[in-house]
Amino acid sequence: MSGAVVRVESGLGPYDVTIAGGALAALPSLVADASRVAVIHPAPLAALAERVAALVDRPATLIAVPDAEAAKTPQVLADCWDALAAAGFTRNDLVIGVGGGTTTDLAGFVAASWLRGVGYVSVPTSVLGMVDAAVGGKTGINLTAGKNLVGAFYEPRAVLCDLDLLGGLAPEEVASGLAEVVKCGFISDPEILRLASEDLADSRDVTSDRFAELVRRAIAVKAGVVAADFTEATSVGDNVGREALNYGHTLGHAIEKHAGFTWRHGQAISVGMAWMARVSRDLLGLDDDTVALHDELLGGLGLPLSYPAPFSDLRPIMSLDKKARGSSLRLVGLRAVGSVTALADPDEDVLSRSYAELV
Ligand SMILES: NC(=O)c1ccc[n+]([C@@H]2O[C@H](COP(=O)([O-])OP(=O)(O)OC[C@H]3O[C@@H](n4cnc5c(N)ncnc54)[C@H](O)[C@@H]3O)[C@@H](O)[C@H]2O)c1
Ligand SMILES: O=C(O)C(=O)C[C@@H](O)[C@H](O)[C@H](O)COP(=O)(O)O
Ligand SMILES: [Zn+2]
Repeated sequence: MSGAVVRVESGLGPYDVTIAGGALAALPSLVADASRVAVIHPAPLAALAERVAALVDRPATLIAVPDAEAAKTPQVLADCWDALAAAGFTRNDLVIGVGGGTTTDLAGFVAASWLRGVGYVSVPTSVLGMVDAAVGGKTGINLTAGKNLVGAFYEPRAVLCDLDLLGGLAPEEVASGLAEVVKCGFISDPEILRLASEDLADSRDVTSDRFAELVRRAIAVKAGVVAADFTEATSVGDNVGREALNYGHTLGHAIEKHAGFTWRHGQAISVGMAWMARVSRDLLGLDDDTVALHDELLGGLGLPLSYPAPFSDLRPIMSLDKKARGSSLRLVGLRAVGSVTALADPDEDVLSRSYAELV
């Protein structure tokens, strides 16, 4: 198994994110101290969950949850707790989350909340899960009122990104994950933007070296940001801290809620980034070339640049964003590639005009 390891130095203690074909083989050594495990997985990945259970060679409770955003609900969370209770899960047992970002968000929160915290290993199986959701310790669920409104900062003891698992992933899911990779490029790592621009098709090929390098670089960006501000505590005034990772998400999350959680996360934040680029141009002096690069990269990767609803439908939803303070909206804006700042109480005309520009 050749590949890369990114160490995350934050929160509860350092842990490694392994990125390699065959990374799953490391799982038994990571659960060696657990009496038993629970494998939380979406129904379509039942065969993989059984493979994981066989690999760990100890009593395993398989917990199948609904696919995609339908997993991130209070009811499914309670169902998982019931399954752990029925299995008599104790403090030396361990939860393994196997699936896309929705599953790892849920499974991480199950691990964080059961007995106030049991061991957790994350096995993300989507591009988005690998480059973002499984790394950095944000876990949680949605409410009808909005995205990720309940959750905890809780870290895994390890993250295994087995690139061999991505072979059956739909192309739209690959593109969705790449939206977060492109985000990392704009907020921190211009080399990501160069690599992706150089060959968009190769960037979407999950077997290519370029793809593996994009994944590694995005994880490294995330690891660096969360090491400096694990709980988003330094996000005050213009200082964004961890909120940098939320670039494009204020509008993106509003779109997800407006669409009844039927839009993919990466698609929604793609529109959110295209919009924020324009807002940043008008309010922070972001140059036209960087705005155009948003459209070229995101559009070129097959991601949407607009959403079919008026801004007036989305604006009230945006006020529920976690970055808001009281009645003030706070956006994450870009002065230039790698230079991120908070935008408090932005000019409302600019927000709606920028949205109207999206086609
Ligand atoms: N915690 C965080 O920091 C963080 C970061 C980014 C996104 N997120 C959350 O992650 C979620 C999105 O994650 P996602 O895009 O992975 O969505 P997802 O979990 O819904 O997975 C997308 C689809 O791909 C399928 N799938 C997953 N792995 C597969 C595989 N190996 N082969 C075939 N099909 C596979 C899933 O079953 C699902 O249908 C959102 O809820 C978002 O809010 C969290
Ligand atoms: O890890 C973070 O911090 C992020 O903001 C990463 C985002 O890509 C991710 O979508 C996250 O779930 C958003 O968190 P939220 O706090 O805005 O709900
Ligand atoms: Zn995101």
